Amino acid sequence: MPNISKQRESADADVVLDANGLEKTYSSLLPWEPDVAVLMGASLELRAGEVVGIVGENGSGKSTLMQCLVGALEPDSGTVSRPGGVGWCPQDDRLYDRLTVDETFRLFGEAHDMTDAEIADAADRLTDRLDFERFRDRRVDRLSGGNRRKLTLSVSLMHDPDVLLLDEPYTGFDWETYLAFWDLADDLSEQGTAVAVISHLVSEQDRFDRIYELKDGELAEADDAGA
Ligand SMILES: Nc1ncnc2c1ncn2[C@@H]1O[C@H](COP(=O)(O)OP(=O)(O)OP(=O)(O)O)[C@@H](O)[C@H]1O
Repeated sequence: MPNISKQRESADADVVLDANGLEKTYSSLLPWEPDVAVLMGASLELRAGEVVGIVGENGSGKSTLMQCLVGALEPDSGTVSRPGGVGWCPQDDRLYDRLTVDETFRLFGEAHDMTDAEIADAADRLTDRLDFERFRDRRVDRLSGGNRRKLTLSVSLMHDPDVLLLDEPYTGFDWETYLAFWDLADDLSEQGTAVAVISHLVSEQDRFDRIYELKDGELAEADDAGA
């Protein structure tokens, strides 16, 4: 007979991010505009090695949810536990215009307490993998939108986090880069990294183990993901 409590224990041990009952309302600054209730009890669990999609219409609250998950925004209520290290690729590139690509890797790498050798290795590996090594000396404000996105994605995962939260990661990617992105995500998942991808549009459902839909402030698992 299977040992249910053992199974439960090992499933719990795999959880790298657990969010429960998240609520968030943005208060209106103007008296004639109503408050915006965005999250109304959103819960989700991410386990090691999973590739999970989070979909929802424009304005449904995906970025608000993502910011609560990484800790950039305090929910009004609910809890988020992050037993593992987190990497975050925000929807808007948060880069410094005056730094070059290599300087950006150094800045983020040092913030992650990486050694010089680890930073150099991550920069070599990721610029090669996403095919932007020829821009390593270029300043961020002279990069194309797609290359800025590659850099944002790269610095979000250069420290090998246990869970990677990606907000519309492939906006602006050409088809080759989109495929390179998925190769990378699949490799990370095989190494045990949980990868969550937020998108208003999921065109290839079979790339995901599970898909959550954010609707009316709550998350529900879609039935046919990964089928
Ligand atoms: N700082 C803020 N103050 C007030 N309202 C906000 C704020 N940020 C977001 N909102 C509102 O909250 C709602 C959810 O926004 P959010 O950006 O989380 O949605 P989204 O699903 O990520 O949208 P999109 O797919 O268009 O990126 C929207 O109605 C938005 O206008």
